[in-house]
Amino acid sequence: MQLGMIGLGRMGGNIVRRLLKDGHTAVVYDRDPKAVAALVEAGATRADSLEDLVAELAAPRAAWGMLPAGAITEETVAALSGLMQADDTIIDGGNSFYGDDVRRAAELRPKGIHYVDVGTSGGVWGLERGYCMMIGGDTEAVDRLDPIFRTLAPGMGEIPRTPGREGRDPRAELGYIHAGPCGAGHFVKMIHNGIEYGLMQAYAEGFDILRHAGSKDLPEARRYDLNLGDIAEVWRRGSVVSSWLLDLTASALAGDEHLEDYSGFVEDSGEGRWTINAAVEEAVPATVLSSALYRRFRSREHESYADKLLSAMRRGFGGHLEPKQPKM
Ligand SMILES: NC(=O)c1ccc[n+]([C@@H]2O[C@H](COP(=O)([O-])OP(=O)(O)OC[C@H]3O[C@@H](n4cnc5c(N)ncnc54)[C@H](O)[C@@H]3O)[C@@H](O)[C@H]2O)c1
Ligand SMILES: O=C(O)[C@H](O)[C@@H](O)[C@H](O)[C@H](O)COP(=O)(O)O
Repeated sequence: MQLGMIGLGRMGGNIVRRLLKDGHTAVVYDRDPKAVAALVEAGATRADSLEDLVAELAAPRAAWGMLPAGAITEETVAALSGLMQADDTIIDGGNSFYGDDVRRAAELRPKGIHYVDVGTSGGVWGLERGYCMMIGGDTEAVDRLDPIFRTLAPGMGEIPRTPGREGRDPRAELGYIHAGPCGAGHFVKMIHNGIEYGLMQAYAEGFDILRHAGSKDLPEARRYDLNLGDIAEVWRRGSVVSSWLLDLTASALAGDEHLEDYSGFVEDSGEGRWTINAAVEEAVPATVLSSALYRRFRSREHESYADKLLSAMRRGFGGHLEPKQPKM
């Protein structure tokens, strides 16, 4: 099947490569001509503009944006909506806010242009492992794109089948779902990322406690100089907490247990914030996920105003002074 791809970075570039390997064709555009050239070398057709890309695609067209969420995606969808025709499909595979999908789909509907949102997971490993996809949109458009999704998805692989799923939608076992109407795909991906924050935070805190088990503040008989790399490795094998995030943790620790390459400034793309907003709207307690999000904010402050205020109050009520040389 033919697909237009806009945005050929870490995700879009590899998505195109995986499609080409499976016999699909692609017309590619990126504002960076070097990114376009690399994909043309791999077998894709070049486009020098969005107009060019739309002109190269055969009707009914399918154009997938794999762009930074927010203004760039917004402008691209708006430009495509002026270029595409009834029965064409615009796909947003980036990490967009699901409310934006609902609005865009409604704006495109009078023109007869379909809009499909694809929450795409798998990161830079997707070329090899495949992408887990959470899809929102009308059934006609989603079903038409099925050959694309089937190629991009990981497939059954070696994961054992879940007993009791016989007769259910087989797409979930292959690594993609049609979650519901427009926005549902990104909604599910948003919660996936909220969970990702919580899981990551749990591993990070657990390993931090293990790392401090040798602290001089502990009774000598209960101090342990633990090998974190070995612990991560052994937990990968048969333990209850094994996971891909733990695999990545084990790799990082095998490279450098002291993590000297990192400052610990942890960014967030917005997905965690939207997850908490959704929890508030639904009045669902999301204690772990919100605490993981706030921990990311704290990671960016060297000296926190809130912590200073704590010290000021302690000094006020009890005359407690901060240590001259704080232990960190
Ligand atoms: N990296 C990941 O692990 C990952 C995983 C899942 C989803 N996502 C999401 O996928 C989207 C893309 O992520 P990425 O990691 O590939 O980003 P990236 O920064 O690696 O690539 C973005 C590409 O878009 C191009 N671009 C920017 N503005 C453009 C414009 N106006 N017109 C055409 N091209 C333009 C850039 O030149 C770049 O090649 C984001 O929404 C991201 O949140 C990323
Ligand atoms: O499922 C995935 O492949 C990841 O979740 C992916 O979407 C990406 O790495 C996020 O963009 C990082 O999100 P934060 O910047 O919010 O940590």
